[in-house]
Amino acid sequence: MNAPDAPAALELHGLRKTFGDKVAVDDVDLTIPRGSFFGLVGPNGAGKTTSLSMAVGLLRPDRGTATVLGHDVWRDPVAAKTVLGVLPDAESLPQRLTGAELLGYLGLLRGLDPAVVTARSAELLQVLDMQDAAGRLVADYSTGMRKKIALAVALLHGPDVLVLDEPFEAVDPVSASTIRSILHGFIRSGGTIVFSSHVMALVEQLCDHVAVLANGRVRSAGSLDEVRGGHTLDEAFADLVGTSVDRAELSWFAS
Ligand SMILES: Nc1ncnc2c1ncn2[C@@H]1O[C@H](COP(=O)(O)OP(=O)(O)OP(=O)(O)O)[C@@H](O)[C@H]1O
Repeated sequence: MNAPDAPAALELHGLRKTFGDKVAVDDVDLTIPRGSFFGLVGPNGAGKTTSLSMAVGLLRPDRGTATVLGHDVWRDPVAAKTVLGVLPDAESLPQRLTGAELLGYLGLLRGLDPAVVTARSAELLQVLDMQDAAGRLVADYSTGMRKKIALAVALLHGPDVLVLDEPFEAVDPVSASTIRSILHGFIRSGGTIVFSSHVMALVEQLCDHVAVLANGRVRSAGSLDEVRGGHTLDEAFADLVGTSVDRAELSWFAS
């Protein structure tokens, strides 16, 4: 699929991050091939968000490197960020702008032609079924609406690589289906997607590559079939992470 010497879509090498005594990400190496739909899974606190934040240049690692299509995100941030589309944390979006204003402002900040910004914003708002909310303040959006406008922000400049931390969290089933279609279209057009999720069925349905992270380390990574090893992703996940999923009981329920 990829030319042998073409850089990977995303290459993480020896990434490490500590917060005080806590090692959040511990020597993470990951190669995300071009054109892949890559799922990142792991228990709560595994280090997914921290890894993805370092991968896109939002959080400086203690050590290690991250390159996007061959551009180092710290040494060559403008080139890296031009080809990257990142789902912003919905809470960090400017709250006192309307959805339409937000897209207009960020599009111009990206250096896009105003006519292109207008056309793309209108199309994104329409496809994401947000036309009625376009004139309302982001502060008044529901959690799912913020997630959708954040996705529009990630897509607006036409990136080559999308990095999405839990893009389906809090969105309704119809919107989730719309987002799946948009992401499939992005892959068909030659783009690469890496996204984190806790929903194994979704990852199995969408992804061709997966990595399982636990305690800040990569437990397994490769094609979906390699990681599953003949089981469901749920089973492989429980095996790799070493947790029992069906034994949680509260003592006072029995009395
Ligand atoms: N800013 C921070 N300060 C202190 N500790 C942090 C900070 N950010 C993350 N951590 C810790 O680092 C570890 C990894 O957190 P991270 O958010 O990357 O996990 P995650 O896999 O995304 O979890 P979840 O699935 O619950 O979203 C956790 O133990 C978390 O408490």
